[in-house]
Amino acid sequence: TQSTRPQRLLGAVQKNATRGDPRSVVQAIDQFCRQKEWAMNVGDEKGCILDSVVSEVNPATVLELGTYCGYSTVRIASLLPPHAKLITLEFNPDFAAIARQVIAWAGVEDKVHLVEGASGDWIPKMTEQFGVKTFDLVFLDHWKDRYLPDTMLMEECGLLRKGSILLADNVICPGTPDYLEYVRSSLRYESQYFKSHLEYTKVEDGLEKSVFLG
Ligand SMILES: O=C(NC/C=C/[C@H]1O[C@@H](n2ccc(=O)cc2)[C@H](O)[C@@H]1O)c1cc([N+](=O)[O-])cc(O)c1O
Ligand SMILES: [Mg+2]
Repeated sequence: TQSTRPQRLLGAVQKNATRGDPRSVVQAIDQFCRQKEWAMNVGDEKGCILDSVVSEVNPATVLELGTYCGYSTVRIASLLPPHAKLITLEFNPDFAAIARQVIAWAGVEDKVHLVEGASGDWIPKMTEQFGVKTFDLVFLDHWKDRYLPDTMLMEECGLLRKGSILLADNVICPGTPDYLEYVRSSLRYESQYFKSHLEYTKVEDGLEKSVFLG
């Protein structure tokens, strides 16, 4: 039977990365995606911007929307202070199964809670299920038409506090026009665009960093 791309990506990690070394896992995935098969990871160029935002925020609580194979999960988790928690939501059980193994290979499972299901269902349950009051950082990288409704839902559920940071992937390609319009025009956000390129290509893309003003 045919393997899937996520299965082949996991194989590349297990073949080329060192157990317990998150940077080698990130490097192995980037090499696989550049040399063998493109995959929708945030990638190494936008990944460096992600790293700098995570390091600057130094978050105790992080929400990632869209785990996929766990590439950005590993990048973020490897930069978190001790006792910090990263909750990552994944809708597709096959992707979740691969991501769990990538996260384990990197040795960051203690900082990561991978939850399977839809963001719209889980965001309202964050406090009761995980004891999270607010998120210091949210990384949006799931279905592009969910960025705006889920941001409004996080506001409604009181999951954002004055100073919470939203970092959104793909605001140019594939694009999230309604989300971009919202965070750039709302008086409740201070937004900044970090120009970059679509992972592993020369196509323009970028990350939008938005501070919730409360
Ligand atoms: O489409 C893109 N991303 C959609 C990601 C979706 C991921 O989020 C999960 N999810 C998790 C929770 C949910 O509630 C819903 C989905 C899905 O199961 C999937 O794992 C994309 C596309 C390109 N591209 O060049 O085409 C480049 C990118 O960087 C991208 O991120
Ligand atoms: Mg993306």
